[in-house]
Amino acid sequence: MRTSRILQAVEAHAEGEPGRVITGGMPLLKGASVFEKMQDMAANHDEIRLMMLREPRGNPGLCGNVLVPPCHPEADAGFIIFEQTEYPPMSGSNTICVVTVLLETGILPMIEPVTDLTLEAPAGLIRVRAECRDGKITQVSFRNVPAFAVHLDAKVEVTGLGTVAVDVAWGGMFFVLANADRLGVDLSADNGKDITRVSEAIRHATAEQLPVIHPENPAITGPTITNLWGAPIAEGTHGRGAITLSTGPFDPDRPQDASGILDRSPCGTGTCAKMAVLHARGLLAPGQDYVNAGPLGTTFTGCIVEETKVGPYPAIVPTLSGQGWIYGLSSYTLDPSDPFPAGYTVGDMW
Ligand SMILES: O=C(O)[C@H]1NCC[C@@H]1O
Repeated sequence: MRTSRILQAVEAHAEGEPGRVITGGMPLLKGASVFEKMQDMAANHDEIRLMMLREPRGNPGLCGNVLVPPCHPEADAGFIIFEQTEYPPMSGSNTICVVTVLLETGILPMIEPVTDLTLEAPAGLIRVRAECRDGKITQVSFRNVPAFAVHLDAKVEVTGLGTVAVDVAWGGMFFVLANADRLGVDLSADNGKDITRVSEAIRHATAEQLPVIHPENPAITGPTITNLWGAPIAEGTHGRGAITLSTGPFDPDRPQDASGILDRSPCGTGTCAKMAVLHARGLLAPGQDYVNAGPLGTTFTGCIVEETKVGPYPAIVPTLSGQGWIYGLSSYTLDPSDPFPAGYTVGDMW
């Protein structure tokens, strides 16, 4: 067999959202922090992201992670997150996948009943507590980076929808959030195509009309992802969300062709952004659990553990809990004569 690259990966999902974790075969990434290593991967090795996420090795719903040596002295491991159109500084489902892989495959020691560890994500240090029994993690909880709302009830003009009221908030990624009921969008998973089309139009309009920059890191801009939220329907939950990740560029002249994909989980950073918005409106207090359901009915539980400030914005420090499962061990190769070293996309499913 001829191959110019061999990447080892552990396939995992968190509450339904897949997060492939690359455990071996990566080139050395340079940088004095995991954020800088992420920038090095984006600038010099982006073909690995494309090769992993696109066909024939990937699919529109897939996210990925690379394990890297941490730079911060307090961190046990570092990880870079990569998605279809961006390298998010932080991600809830991907953090849970990474922790599950690190402990359940023995890369880091699992201590039962509780393993505490610290990860260095591009967004900063993430303190993690994993509840473990008989070699299996039964719950991952982590303290996220501070979340904050930048715009509440701002108006954007969206092609085909008219004036839409949106919130823009950071939960580890920059989200535009909108009330699905007010838009007349049914949040059930069967309506996924409509949800992603509407979400992509709102995201594109908001990024143009209300661009945001993280006050502590001007390299982080947005919004890049959409959270259409609705009232809870399942007992024991406090809200539900359908989060749309972009899978390609948005053409404002052809909004009907918008390509996006639903997060299969309730989205960890999206849950934290929603909690920041609720807190800013006086609707969620520290110590109160916020159980958020996603399109498969699975949940993430958030809780505000601290109030703080980020730049000029009042902010919250949220914890987030959920569970992950490993479903495969893979090796990916690249024949040097393969005409698609960075994979491909085809308009029927992308
Ligand atoms: O849980 C999250 O935060 C994420 N899931 C996929 C998109 C986001 O990174």
